[in-house]
Amino acid sequence: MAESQTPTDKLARRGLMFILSSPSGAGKTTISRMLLEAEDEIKLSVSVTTRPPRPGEIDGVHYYFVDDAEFDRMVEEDDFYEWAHVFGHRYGTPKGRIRNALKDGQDFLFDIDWQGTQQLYQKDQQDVVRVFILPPSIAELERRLRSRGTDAEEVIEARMERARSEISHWDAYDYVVINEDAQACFAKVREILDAERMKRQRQTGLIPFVRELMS
Ligand SMILES: Nc1nc2c(ncn2[C@@H]2O[C@H](COP(=O)(O)OP(=O)(O)O)[C@@H](O)[C@H]2O)c(=O)[nH]1
Ligand SMILES: Nc1ncnc2c1ncn2[C@@H]1O[C@H](COP(=O)(O)OP(=O)(O)O)[C@@H](O)[C@H]1O
Repeated sequence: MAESQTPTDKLARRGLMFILSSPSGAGKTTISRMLLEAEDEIKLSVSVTTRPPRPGEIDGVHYYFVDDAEFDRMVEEDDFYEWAHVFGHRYGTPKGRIRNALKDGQDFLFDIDWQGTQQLYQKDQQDVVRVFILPPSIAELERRLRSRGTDAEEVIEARMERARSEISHWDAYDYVVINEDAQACFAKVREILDAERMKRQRQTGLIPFVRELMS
């Protein structure tokens, strides 16, 4: 290859909106963190929430924590791509600079529920990849929620109550992965990301590259 040509592993491509959803406690935060640690080329879309921080959660890193008045103001000013009520609090995806960054090939990871997934998909089908994580069993889901130790008993009960209705949305996703062993689940999620990055429609750099091959 001539030196002036772009290396083939650096061909331009559109970024993707990689959504991980699951019933609470199935492990999407765990898998998201593993993915963000392993992959330099994907950024977390940090959501805005009215829920109080859990121990160890940092404002601006895990969520932007705001009060109801601030959330109202952001809704009025059309600052959200989407937002939804979950467990008595509100959660939203701020618009930020996602659209322009996608064009530059930046991938974004979204840890959002099925309502947000639906809204993002309606707005931007070509860039969205939807992955749903299931627990290996309901008993294991409950064990994980308890072992996390972050929620009061009534919150755990509410999350278990809601788990079945969240699971019922599994068929609105492109991929479904069962999180039995976290490492194995992470490896599968990473394979999905790798394959989606290679989709022809996303590889905008292929057009000049193939033209050159055929000339
Ligand atoms: N629609 C929407 N859902 C969100 C957003 N951020 C977080 N969520 C969802 O809100 C739910 C509750 O999140 P959280 O309080 O962190 O508890 P978790 O279920 O243990 O992750 C999860 O299903 C998240 O995926 C957002 O910006 N939009
Ligand atoms: N494959 C797994 N095996 C055992 N425990 C897990 C696994 N994945 C996640 N956990 C644990 O289960 C709890 C809930 O996981 P978390 O990632 O917070 O779920 P979510 O974000 O879906 O609510 C955490 O304590 C986490 O360490």
